[in-house]
Amino acid sequence: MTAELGADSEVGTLRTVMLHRPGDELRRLTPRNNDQLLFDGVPWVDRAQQEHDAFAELLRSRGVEVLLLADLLTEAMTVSGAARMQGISAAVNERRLGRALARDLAAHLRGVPAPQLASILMAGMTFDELLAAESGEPELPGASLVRRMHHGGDFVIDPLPNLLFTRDSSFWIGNRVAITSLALPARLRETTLTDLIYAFHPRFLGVRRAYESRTAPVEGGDVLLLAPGVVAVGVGERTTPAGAEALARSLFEDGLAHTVLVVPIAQERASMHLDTVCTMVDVDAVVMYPAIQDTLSAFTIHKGDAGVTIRGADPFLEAAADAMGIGKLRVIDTGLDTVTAEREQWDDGNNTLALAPGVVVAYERNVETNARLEASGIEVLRISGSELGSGRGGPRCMSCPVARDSAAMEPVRS
Ligand SMILES: NC(=O)NCCC[C@H](N)C(=O)O
Repeated sequence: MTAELGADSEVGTLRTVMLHRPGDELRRLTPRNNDQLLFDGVPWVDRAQQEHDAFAELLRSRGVEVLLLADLLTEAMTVSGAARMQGISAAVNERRLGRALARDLAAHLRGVPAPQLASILMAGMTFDELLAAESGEPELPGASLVRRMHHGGDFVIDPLPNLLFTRDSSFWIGNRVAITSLALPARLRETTLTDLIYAFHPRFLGVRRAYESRTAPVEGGDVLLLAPGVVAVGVGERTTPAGAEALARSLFEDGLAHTVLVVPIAQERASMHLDTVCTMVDVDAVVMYPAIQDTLSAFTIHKGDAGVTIRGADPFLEAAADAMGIGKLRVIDTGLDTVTAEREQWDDGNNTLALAPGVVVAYERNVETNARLEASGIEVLRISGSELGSGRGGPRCMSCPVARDSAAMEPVRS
C-alpha cells in the first residue's frame, strides 16, 4: 500500500523518504574546489557510497520506502520531454558560457538519452567531456571564444555534490511540497532538479506546492515541523529574515500552519542550519547543542482570529513548548563536556533523523551524544559516516521525508 504523501511533524512514523546516493558529482571534488562546493575535504567516494547504501538499507529494514533522487530524475525525464527541456535550460548558463557555447551545449544535451542526461545534470560536465561527446555530431557555425579560453578540466556545467543533502532543496508540510530557495551559488541548481521531479514524475502528479513564491532564501535544514501547525524556522547563514517571513505568510495563507517560530542562529558554518544544533527525537523531546540552549530565542509569528501577530524574542524552549501546547520540551544534550559537545555538534551529533517517536538514526561516531539519547529512552540506530560526514551533514540532512504518519494521531493502516 502506498503511504499518503506529506508530513506534519518531525517524528511521526516515517513511511517514504527521498535520499540521494552520492555519485559521480562527488568525484569532481578537488582540493582546489572543495571549499567553494561546501565540502570540508575530498571524500573517498566508494566508501561514501557504501555508507550511504547501509543508511538506505537500515531505513528499508525498518519498513521505510526509499526513493532515490537519481531514479526519480531519470524517470521524470524519460516520460516527459518538458522535464528534459527544463533540466537542460537550467543547466545551460548563457551568461557564463556565452551565446555560441550555450547553443552548442544545449544542442548536444537535447540528443542525450534521459539516464545520461540525469547523470550530467547531477555530476556536471567538463569542457573536455563536451568536446569528446560532440565528436560525430554536426558542427554548428560560429566559434566560441569561451571554449578557447577555458581549460579542458573546467566545468561547462557545475557538479552538484550537495545533492546528497536532500533535506535542503525541498520539504513536505501537510500534503504539500515546498521547493526551497537555496542561498549559496554552489547549491542553486539543486532546486531545478527537485522542482522538475515534483512537477513531472508520475508519482507526484497533482501534488500541490507550498511556499510557491520562493521570494527569499529558505533552506529545508532550517525548517522543523515541531507539531501539527507549528513550525520552527532557523535564520542564520542560509535562511534570511525575509525568507522566514515570506514562508510564514505563505504557510498561513495555505492553512498549513498557525504558528511559526523564527529562531536566530549564528551565521557560521558549524551552525549552518537549525537542524545542525537541534532536531526532534520524540513528540516532546529534542537533542540540542548545550552551548546555545540558554541563549536560543524565537520570535513567534501567530495567525489567529485577530490576524497575524509577532511576539518576542522569547527563550526558544519556552516559546516552542507554548506553541506546541505541551508543558515542557525535554532537552537531551550533545556530548559530555564542552569540548566533546563542540566536536560532536560539528560531526552532526544533533542531526538525527526520527523514524518514529523515540526512534532515531544517528552517526555512530557521536558516542557521547548517542549514549545520552539512550539514557533518555531514545532508541538510536547507528550508521557510519566517516566519508559522508565530510560534506557536513548527518542523517536528517541526507533525507527528505515524503510520507510520515501524522504525529497528532497515528492512523490505523491495513
Ligand atoms: N541541513 C543541513 O545541515 N544540510 C547539510 C548541508 C551541507 C552542505 N555541504 C552545505 O554546506 O550546504
